[in-house]
Formats: sequence, structure tokens, C-alpha cells
Amino acid sequence: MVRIALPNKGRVYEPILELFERAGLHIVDHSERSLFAKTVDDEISLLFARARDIPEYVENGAADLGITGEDFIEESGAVVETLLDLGIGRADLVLAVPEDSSIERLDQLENKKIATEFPNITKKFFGSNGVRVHVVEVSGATEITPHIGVADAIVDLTSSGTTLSINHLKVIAHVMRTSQRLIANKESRARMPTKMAEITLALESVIEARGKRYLMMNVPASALEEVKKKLPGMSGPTVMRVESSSPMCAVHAVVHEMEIYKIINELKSVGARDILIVPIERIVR
Ligand SMILES: Nc1ncnc2c1ncn2[C@@H]1O[C@H](COP(=O)(O)OP(=O)(O)OP(=O)(O)O)[C@@H](O)[C@H]1O
Ligand SMILES: O=P(O)(O)OC[C@H]1O[C@H](OP(=O)(O)OP(=O)(O)O)[C@H](O)[C@@H]1O
Ligand SMILES: [Mg+2]
Repeated sequence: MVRIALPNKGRVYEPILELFERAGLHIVDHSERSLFAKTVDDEISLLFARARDIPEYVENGAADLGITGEDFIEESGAVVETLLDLGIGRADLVLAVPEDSSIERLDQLENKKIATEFPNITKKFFGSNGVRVHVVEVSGATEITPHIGVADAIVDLTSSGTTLSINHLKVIAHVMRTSQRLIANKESRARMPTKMAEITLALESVIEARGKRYLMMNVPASALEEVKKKLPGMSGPTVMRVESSSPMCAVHAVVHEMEIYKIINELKSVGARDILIVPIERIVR
């Protein structure tokens, strides 16, 4: 049996459940408040925990696999194996000061107070930069602390930048990037390599398909070479013969959604027609 620990709430909760559904690891028996769930695979069960606690649970074997942020993994110092970057919950951990502060450089924070939910990362960051500071640990709403005399600066996560901006804070240094990772207990991985590889592959196939579309079109044989030049394709486009009165081919290719707009126009201009653009669920390499 493989036990996977997932965050029980927060901004990454829904995206992670959606990832499992797409990967075919359908969750059964799960209500919002329940801390355990089964999956369609009898050999895989889920437990729901605080994202911050997950690295430790995976390290000590309470869970064989876990999903949580690189920020919490680094902060915990847990010894685990990282199997996959899920690309969900991307954020930057930054050092910020009030907009009207004269502080612009790290060394100006010598002996000052830094509030954060990440005391270990913060101590390491200032230590490696040779600046001595007093770290004040808080458990949320860190952005308020410089305005109430609790701290001179903060180390906190930002993605859209909205929270920093409405709280009149400016970034003066970048500490680390984070996103959700699939992590494994070392012994569990050694004991169940095949099952772990199977789960990793299932999740990876969803990530791989993200932002990609499947293009299908009919192409007169005379235009085939020009059409092939326009298509990137994973390993070149697939070309099939179409039963038709004039020589005709069906061409299929995987294209990134960012390229679709431009490619469609180019394909049409060289003779492709009946173009279909289809979503891709998963790509298993
Ligand atoms: N602004 C953000 N943008 C993207 N991801 C973020 C952001 N803030 C936090 N995260 C990520 O979301 C994950 C869960 O954090 P979240 O803040 O939802 O939980 P928490 O801090 O444990 O709970 P709560 O904030 O409710 O106390 C973390 O791994 C973190 O990296
Ligand atoms: O750049 P933004 O998009 O504005 O996001 C930044 C905010 O997101 C996180 O807060 P969270 O929602 O986890 O609340 P918390 O402070 O209670 O943990 C983080 O601690 C910031 O406050
Ligand atoms: Mg939070």
C-alpha cells in the first residue's frame, strides 16, 4: 500500500485534487473534512495534512509520498527525495521593506528585525550573506508586521504581488522560488520502485499535456512538404493517406497553445484545410 500525503486546505488544495483526477487517480470516499481517502487504485490511499507538516511526515515514513511546496520542504530540512515539480503554486519568497523605507540593501538590515513564516530559510539566507539579523517568527499575515513595529522587514511569499502592493511594501531581494513538488520517503521508494514510478508517470503525463493541443487537418499531397515545415510536432507530424478523388493526406501534430494562433494562419495559407484543434488529456512519454 502506498500512502500519499496531500495538503488539506489552502490555495493548492483544489489544483492538486484536479491533477489527481486528470491523472486517472480518481479519489473515492472523500468529503472536505475527512483526513483519509481511497483512490480507484486499491494500492493507493491518501491522507490530508497541513502543507507545512508534509515534508516531515514523508521523511519519517508516516506517508510514502507527499505533495507540498519547495518552501516548506526547504524550511523543514527534511531528508526526502524530490520526484517531480508539479508547476502548481508557483511563488517567490522575497525580502521586502516598507515603500518609504531608506533600506535598499541587505547590509542595511544588520541587527534589524525580520518577520517571517520561514525562520530557518531566513536565517540561512542572511547567514550566507554575512548579515546578522533578529528573526521574528509569525504564523501568517506577515505583511502587517513592519507597520506595527514588530519588524523592519519581512521574508514572505508573493506571486501576483497584490498583497505586497496593498500593504505598501517593496521587494529588495529574492530569496528562493517555490512550487509544489512530489516527494518520496527514501526507504519507501527503494521498497516499491515500480509503484512509485507508476504514480510519478501518471502525474507527469498530465503536466506534460498542460498547454498543448492536438491539431488535425487535411492537406492536398502537393502542399504536404510546406505544411510539414510549419509544424513542430513532438517527433514530427503523423501523416496518413485519405481516401479521396484527388491525392490528400491527414496530418496530425501536437502544438503548444501559444503557437496555435500563428500556426493556423500559416497552415491555411499553404493549403491545409478542415483544421481541428483538440484538447489533450495526458501525454505519456
Ligand atoms: N501567493 C502564493 N502563490 C502561489 N503559491 C503560494 C502562495 N502562497 C503560498 N503558496 C503555496 O501554497 C502552499 C500552501 O500554502 P497555504 O498558504 O495555502 O497554506 P498554509 O500557509 O499552510 O495555510 P494558511 O495560509 O491557511 O495558514 C505552499 O506550499 C506555498 O508554497
Ligand atoms: O502576491 P500575492 O498573490 O498577493 O500572494 C501573496 C500572499 O499569499 C500568501 O498568503 P496566504 O494566502 O497563504 O495567507 P497567509 O499569509 O495566511 O498564509 C503569502 O503569505 C502572501 O501573503
Ligand atoms: Mg499561507
